[in-house]
Amino acid sequence: MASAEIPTPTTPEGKEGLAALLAQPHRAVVALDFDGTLAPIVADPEQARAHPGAVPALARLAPHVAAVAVVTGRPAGVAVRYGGFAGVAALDHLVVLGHYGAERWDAHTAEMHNAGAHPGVTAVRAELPGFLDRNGAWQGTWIEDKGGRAVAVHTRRTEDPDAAFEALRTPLSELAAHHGLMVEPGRYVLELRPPGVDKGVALAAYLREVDAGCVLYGGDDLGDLAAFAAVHELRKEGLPGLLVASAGATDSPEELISQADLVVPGPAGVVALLDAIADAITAGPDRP
Ligand SMILES: O=P(O)(O)OC[C@H]1O[C@H](O[C@H]2O[C@H](CO)[C@@H](O)[C@H](O)[C@H]2O)[C@H](O)[C@@H](O)[C@@H]1O
Repeated sequence: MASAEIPTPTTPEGKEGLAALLAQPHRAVVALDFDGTLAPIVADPEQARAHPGAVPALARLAPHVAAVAVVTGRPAGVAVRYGGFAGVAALDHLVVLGHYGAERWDAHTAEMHNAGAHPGVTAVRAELPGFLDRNGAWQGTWIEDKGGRAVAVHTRRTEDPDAAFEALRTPLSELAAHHGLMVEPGRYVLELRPPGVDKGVALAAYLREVDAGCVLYGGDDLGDLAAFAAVHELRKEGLPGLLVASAGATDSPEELISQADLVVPGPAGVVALLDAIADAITAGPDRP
């Protein structure tokens, strides 16, 4: 079967990042967000699963690169389960940085490290159902209990997800501040979580840990902007990087798309990109 072409990044920095990845794959970190990037967006967050091609594509790449990481707002264990990442031989060194970096799962030890429950989250979990009723949340608004480190309020399943989202933004910000939390906005979701860590902090620390020579980061949502910003900063320090936006047909944030070096059509596009990179790496330097 003929290899697919790698799409050309639209920026000089992105072209440099891709060239570095192909020239020295063994020094590259491939880091990807989960929902909207590896897993198609679905109405019910509990039904989200990795695209069928995601694990095979990551497994093809993993033996040739320094590291593969999933950087997600999900609890790490949920991403591992919904992604089908455990027990895959080629992904035996996969790292999942969950809860925006507050939690970490390492495939080679199957160990989970996290910062434990936050008292503000515990309080908000108890208060939230009544709070939403009192603040006129639209019918269909849904609370995702993410354990002791975050709680998320989804509006995708309301009649008007944008209006329902906007109506809750200020009240939830006030509730979060009252409990020492912050609001992380996303695609029809307002997540209340402790401050102090984000995907940029988590990604930069991980790149340092593995002494990365270059990075590919792919994301789809506002929570990925911090990782994009970290890569922008690292590029100034000389670390080549390629920023990929996974853009769906609707509700993809323009802010993220405008900062990407390459925009691909959702998780299917991410999988095609990973496969094309794996093809190029395995074909070696003599590839046509
Ligand atoms: O960092 P991520 O891996 O992208 O996680 C961010 C949030 O994603 C999830 O919500 C999003 O995906 C849902 C399932 O497709 C969708 O229904 C929802 O509208 C999206 O916002 C997840 O439920 C959150 O907990 C994550 O924080």
